[in-house]
Amino acid sequence: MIAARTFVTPARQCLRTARVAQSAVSPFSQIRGYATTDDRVAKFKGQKGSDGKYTVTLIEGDGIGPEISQSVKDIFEAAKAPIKWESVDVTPILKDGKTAIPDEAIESVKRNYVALKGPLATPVGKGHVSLNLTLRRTFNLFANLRPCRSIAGYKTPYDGVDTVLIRENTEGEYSGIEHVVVDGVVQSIKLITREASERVLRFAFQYARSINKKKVRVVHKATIMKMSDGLFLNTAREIAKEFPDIEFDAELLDNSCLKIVTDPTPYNDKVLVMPNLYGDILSDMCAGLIGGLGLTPSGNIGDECSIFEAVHGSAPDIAGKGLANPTALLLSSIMMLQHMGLNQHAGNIQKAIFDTLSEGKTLTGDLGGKAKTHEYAEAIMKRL
Ligand SMILES: NC(=O)C1=CN([C@@H]2O[C@H](COP(=O)(O)OP(=O)(O)OC[C@H]3O[C@@H](n4cnc5c(N)ncnc54)[C@H](O)[C@@H]3O)[C@@H](O)[C@H]2O)C=CC1
Ligand SMILES: O=C(O)CCC(=O)C(=O)O
Ligand SMILES: [Mg+2]
Repeated sequence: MIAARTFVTPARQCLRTARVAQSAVSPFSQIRGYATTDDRVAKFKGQKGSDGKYTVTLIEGDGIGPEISQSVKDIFEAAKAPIKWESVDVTPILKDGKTAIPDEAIESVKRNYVALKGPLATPVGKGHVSLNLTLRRTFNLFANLRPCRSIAGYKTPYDGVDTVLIRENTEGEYSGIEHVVVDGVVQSIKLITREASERVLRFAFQYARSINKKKVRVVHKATIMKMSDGLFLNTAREIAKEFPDIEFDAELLDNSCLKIVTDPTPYNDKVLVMPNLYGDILSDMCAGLIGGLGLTPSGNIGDECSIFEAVHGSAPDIAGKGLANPTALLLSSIMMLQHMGLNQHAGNIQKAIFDTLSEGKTLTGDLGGKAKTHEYAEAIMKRL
């Protein structure tokens, strides 16, 4: 069933060959959407301005961020989506000796309850802490929802992928607690709390229920990290009792990786939930199954505010060249509209994106096409 094992040519070449050779296409022409709650929709209804529009904070980001954000803005305008963008600068400031997001940006997200964010680059080794992680911690965005679905018309070596990863988003390996013990010895603390574990696990079960997936699986290494992953896993066992209609089980991370790249389809009936680092890595890996990072959206979900962004980073290797695929950020903006209860607009824009992709005439380079970012965006706009 899976042709991946027979391909020996470079990935892009092989995807192109596969697309031409096989007209039978992947079945999904919709993202695995975001099922919002009535409370959230009511909250956003209260936010509607006298011009009928909702204000959304926009963080354009670094590298390819401004290019792909421009595509979102253009497409939303063409679709007459009732969104007014409030652009904010998140260039970090020092507050009490710590990296912080400027107050104006914080106030904007708090006021609007929602933001769309382009990628933010993090210096390697020295330099400021990750602003992406800082934003997640600042707004307590405890669940990072990363759905990944094969795209109709875009053939990859894997067919019918429909994974949903939920990543604990505020602590774990990314707590940012590191220190030098003595010269040549450093310690990095993986902090796991019952409180943060409970809220992301409860979210995973609720999300599974809302999208009719019957199983939740915890991905862990409690064999090795007996206390930290052990607490996450034991908390999951407790939370599972609140959801008798959802099956619960657990799997070791290394085994999950092997099984997913061998055949991802047995994961289609499950929501996978896991500590921070594992979710970061597995979500890039899953993106690779469906055609790459140019295609996968995500939502950082909190009780008060939420921030939607692509799974990918700032792609410095292609920045400023008009080569970026804006689909991942666009699909994140679709999740954002769904989160706000604006399903009609989400549906219209989503259809135009998926029709453009499945037609296959105007694709960006990462998908084997020749179109520039703006040409691909224009092809979508023509369908609106
Ligand atoms: N949430 C965020 O804002 C994230 C930020 N980053 C930051 O991004 C920077 C670059 O990280 P990398 O490791 O290079 O990862 P990356 O995700 O930026 O790029 C990895 C590869 O995927 C390609 N790619 C990514 N997005 C693409 C798109 N939309 N269209 C076409 N090709 C795309 C890139 O060209 C590159 O070859 C780092 O500073 C990192 O800290 C990384 C991941 C997430
Ligand atoms: O903040 C960063 O530099 C990377 C974050 C990341 O890889 C992610 O959110 O997937
Ligand atoms: Mg990542």
